[in-house]
Amino acid sequence: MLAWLTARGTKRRRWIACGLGVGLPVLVLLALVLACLINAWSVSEPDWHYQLRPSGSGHLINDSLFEERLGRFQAALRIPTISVDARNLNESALEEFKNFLQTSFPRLHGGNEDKITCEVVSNYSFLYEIKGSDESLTPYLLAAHLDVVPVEEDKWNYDPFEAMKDGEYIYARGAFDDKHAVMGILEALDYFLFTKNESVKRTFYVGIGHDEEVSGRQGAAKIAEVLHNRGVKTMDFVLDEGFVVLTNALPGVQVPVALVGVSEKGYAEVSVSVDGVSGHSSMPPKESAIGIISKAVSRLEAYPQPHFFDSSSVEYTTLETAAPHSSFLYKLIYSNLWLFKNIVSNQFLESASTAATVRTTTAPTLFNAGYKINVVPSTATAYINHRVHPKQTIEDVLEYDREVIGDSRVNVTLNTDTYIRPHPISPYGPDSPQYKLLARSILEVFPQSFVAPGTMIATTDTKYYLNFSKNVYRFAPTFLDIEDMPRLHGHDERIRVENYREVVDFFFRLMVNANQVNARPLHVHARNEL
Ligand SMILES: CCCCCCCC/C=C\CCCCCCCC(=O)N[C@@H](CC(N)=O)C(=O)O
Ligand SMILES: [Zn+2]
Ligand SMILES: [Zn+2]
Repeated sequence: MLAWLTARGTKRRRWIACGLGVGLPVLVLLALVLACLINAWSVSEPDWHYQLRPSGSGHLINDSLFEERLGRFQAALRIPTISVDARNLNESALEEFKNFLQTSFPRLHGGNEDKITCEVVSNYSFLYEIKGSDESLTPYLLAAHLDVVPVEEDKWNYDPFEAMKDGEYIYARGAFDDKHAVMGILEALDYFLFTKNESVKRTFYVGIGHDEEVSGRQGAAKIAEVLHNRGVKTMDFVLDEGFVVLTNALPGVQVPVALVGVSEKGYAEVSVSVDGVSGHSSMPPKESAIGIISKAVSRLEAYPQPHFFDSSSVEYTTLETAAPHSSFLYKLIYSNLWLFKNIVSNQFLESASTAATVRTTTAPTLFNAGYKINVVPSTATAYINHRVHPKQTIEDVLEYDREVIGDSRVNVTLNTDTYIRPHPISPYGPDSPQYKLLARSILEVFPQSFVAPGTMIATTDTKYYLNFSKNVYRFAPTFLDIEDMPRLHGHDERIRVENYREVVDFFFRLMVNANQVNARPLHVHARNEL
């Protein structure tokens, strides 16, 4: 090599060597940029998504009864079925709600036992069975809950239990979470069975719990028990509340995304406590119990749990699915996640809602310490609510907490009674008839959206139904702009009036479509039919 460089024509060779040294990486870079651009230009909705899109439009339920239905929905919202904690439910409101359902839907509550039966479970929850003619078809379950979280009345601009309609929205506690689903399912069911007189082939169940907001142990858990005792072992699929049709949730995506929760994060209550020395506040120790725990909590917030975003994450598919519906810059990013996944992951960590999908979250929610101003207390306890990412075990999470706190005086203890492990991931690809059935029903009602899988960040009653099916989905047919997120469990909860029409429509279409799966193939059309 040396001889070659020092020989005649060395200058020219040096230029060549230098050219190769600089040129080759530039060429590789150009090829990389070109490949990314080609990926972005050629990205399109996969065929199986296209095929699920409806060829026609218009609501099936577009009858004159909508005002009546809306009136019933408002009446449901006026009953304050508030759950404060498992021992503090509003029983008189629950009783009123029970009577309200029975009188609002008389055909569902007696006299038509050949079509539908209803069992009241734990006094206030409901289990409906709609018997199908074909016993070879596996039944499915639609779930919802009728209780609501408490309100800070003085923070609302509307009476939370008046269900005021301002022309565009109805404002009420429970409008979004989750009475629209309770009423939407029952309206659709009544219409399906008695107005359209559909002949039911596939048996299905509707389970409406009354204590989801405080654990679901009396409602959904007991409904699951009743089903089990009746010999129902398997469901084709289970659908409960969860994600919704979201706008402005994904960076660079203007199109609404109907996010289907195909898994659910785990739930853990962890106490962080210290047992130290008490004493006179005039002679405080260098480190008090309160100081030690404050430092521990502060470190837990400063060093959050690890995050996960790679090709095996559900969120990876969420973004790949979003790529065809994104601005060009984000098409470039989402269609080349192999290259941009770290950038995307960091961007996700910037916002609380997207960060919650990629890591175990750490929320200090309670702090107990002290009882008198001039006494240094010997103990202090903070409570941390973790939502556990499916890629971690609870042992991983606790070990991380202990490591971050780094103080052997601090005890980190899991409440094993309330711990729920992350749910398994339900199928969400082209080979899942159940996911496709759901996606098709969504697209029929929300044709302007696209359907993508996600990991549900809060808990739902589905935890009690996991043994019935591997196809458990968490989705409600409601619209939510990310800016409206604080209204959930917050002030001025609302739903668009027109959205309620879509809610009823969605459940009706789902019932029609589910009645057809395996009984006859879903209509599939070619791209050029659209
Ligand atoms: C890549 C995806 C971006 C994700 C953005 C997140 C947007 C979130 C959208 C909708 C969430 C709607 C959640 C409603 C259901 C809430 C269920 C609930 O409140 N569960 C309680 C149950 C309980 N009290 O134990 C909970 O605390 O989890
Ligand atoms: Zn809910
Ligand atoms: Zn809730």
